[in-house]
Amino acid sequence: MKLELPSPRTPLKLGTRGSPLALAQAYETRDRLAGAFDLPHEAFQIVVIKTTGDNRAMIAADRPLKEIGGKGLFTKEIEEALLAGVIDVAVHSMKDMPVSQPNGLVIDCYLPREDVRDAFVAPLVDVLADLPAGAKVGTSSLRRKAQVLVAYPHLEVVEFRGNVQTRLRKLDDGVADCTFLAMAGLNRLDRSDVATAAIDPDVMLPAVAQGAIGIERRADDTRAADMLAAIHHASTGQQLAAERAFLAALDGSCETPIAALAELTGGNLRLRGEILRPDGSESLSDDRTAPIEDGIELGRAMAETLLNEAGDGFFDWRV
Ligand SMILES: NCc1[nH]cc(CCC(=O)O)c1CC(=O)O
Repeated sequence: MKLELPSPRTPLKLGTRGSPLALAQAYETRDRLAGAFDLPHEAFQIVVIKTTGDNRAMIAADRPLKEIGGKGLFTKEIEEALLAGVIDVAVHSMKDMPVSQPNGLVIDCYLPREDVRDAFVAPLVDVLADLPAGAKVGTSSLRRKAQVLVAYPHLEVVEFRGNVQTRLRKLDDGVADCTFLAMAGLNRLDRSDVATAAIDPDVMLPAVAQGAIGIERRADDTRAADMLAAIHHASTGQQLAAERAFLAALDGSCETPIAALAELTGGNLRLRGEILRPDGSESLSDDRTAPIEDGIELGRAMAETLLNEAGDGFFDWRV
């Protein structure tokens, strides 16, 4: 059966949030699709969708994100538009995606993964170890907060949100002495210059799916399925399968400090995983390798081992 390609008169509609990073990701997706099918850019339409997470009033001040809605905060309205046929595909930072999709939607297309590391951003020091007691670390990521406090309990972590530009301004204003940003986001915005250093995953294990873009579609949309298959990056998919299986088995949401990174080495998949107490008083981690095709099982097994080690109440709030 011949694939009916989009055209300027019947464009493929790509849904995205409107932040500069989200738009960069949507443009990258459009460019890859246009290149794969030799189509003009006009055969694609980028549709910006406002999500609860983009609502300034909801997100204002220092209200913790977990109070507002947790995972799905940046995806619910986009998935509704996809189900309603307002858009044909949705471009997502996989780091922000819940581990399963609503009925009728699937994600089976990933773009080649960007740098997975976190960036350390500090105007006055080179490394975290150089910050004096009481220095302020600005982050709203529970994972980064717990990881910092495990290693540097003498530092203070303060709530720090907003897009890259906002956070850099807050650093300038002295709201915090340093912050962390995903290298992937900085690279996609062409702002890697703001990184003081990229942190080795052995020092700070990144979030599940960090640096990966996934493209969601309606399960029964064969045109979207065929088009996305042409740009799918298989090894990124294999990494994410293992990391997301680990997260799913931990029942992870953005309210739990969890980190994981899968890497392919030869025919094998190496998975590193970490869970932390939210107050940063304890961290448990694991590092195992298995054949690539067993990645999902590896993720699940690692989660089970860590949960057994952790015991009840490990993720309970004590802060
Ligand atoms: N939670 C927000 C978010 N979601 C994805 C990225 C960065 C890009 C990526 O990891 O793919 C960021 C910002 C950040 O953590 O600095």
